[in-house]
Amino acid sequence: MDEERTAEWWGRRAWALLSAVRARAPLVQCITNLVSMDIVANALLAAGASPAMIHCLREIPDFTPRCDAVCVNVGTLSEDWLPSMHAAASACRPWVLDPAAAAASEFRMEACLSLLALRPAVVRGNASEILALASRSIASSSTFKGADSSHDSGDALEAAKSLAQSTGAVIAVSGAVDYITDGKQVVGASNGVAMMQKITATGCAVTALITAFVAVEPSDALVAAACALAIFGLAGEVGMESAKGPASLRMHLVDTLYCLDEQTVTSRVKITLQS
Ligand SMILES: Nc1ncnc2c1ncn2[C@@H]1O[C@H](COP(=O)(O)OP(=O)(O)O)[C@@H](O)[C@H]1O
Ligand SMILES: Cc1ncsc1CCOP(=O)(O)O
Ligand SMILES: [Mg+2]
Repeated sequence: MDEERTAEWWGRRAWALLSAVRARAPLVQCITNLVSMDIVANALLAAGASPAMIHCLREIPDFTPRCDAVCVNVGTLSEDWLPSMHAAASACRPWVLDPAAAAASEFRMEACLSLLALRPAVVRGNASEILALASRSIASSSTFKGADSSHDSGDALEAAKSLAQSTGAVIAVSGAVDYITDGKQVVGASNGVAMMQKITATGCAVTALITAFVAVEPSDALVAAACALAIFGLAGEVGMESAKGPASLRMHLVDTLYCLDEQTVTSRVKITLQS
């Protein structure tokens, strides 16, 4: 790194990338799960991107090459959708993988591993998902909770580093602290509130936001992913100041993503280089 990456530097980068998303409105194709479609599209719109939930295999040759980036999420995987995911991931656009509930079945694990081989720029999962992917096994935990994590993000840090080294992708593990690594550097983003875990598909939404940030910063996926996670967490923190529970937090989080200003971002983003 040529430049010292202070807390102020990260705050300025996060603001610059959010501003670039707002200015350029990247077109983000989302092949995402049925639970997440609404919050993913609304989070992308609120951040300034253009979401398109298009997953028909026959449309991908025409549509995907015109996108700025692609988000693939296996949360409600079916045999019908997997070829579309492979085709979109192979369309020479920067793309991001969300291995939702990776350890749910052998079929899903195999699907995730086949997608990993198509070189995503970033993989964002919770700790249990990253541990499962790194072990290439569905048997990594006795406390399996499907799409939810049964581990803390720190538990998956070593797994994330080795997965980054073996795949060439930036790996982001979300949780109380989000860890982002390219296998050498590790960055921590500690914005967010625990209540975000009580809203379904916040993980999916932050994966989509990472995709929008990668669309405007394709040459530095580590910085793009860290800034997107911090901005999303900050939207949760500010949203929580007006929320009464998960449903109103969902609304306030989306409103805050739309309203975030330079002063709030540069003073409140919490990203640090861990190693
Ligand atoms: N305990 C926590 N404190 C603060 N933020 C959290 C916490 N747990 C999750 N988050 C945030 O919630 C979002 C979704 O993360 P997570 O719940 O880990 O994903 P998933 O929904 O895929 O399990 C991320 O932005 C993450 O930073
Ligand atoms: C509940 C559920 N079931 C299958 S996908 C899904 C949504 C998971 O979303 P997230 O990983 O963001 O919590
Ligand atoms: Mg998830």
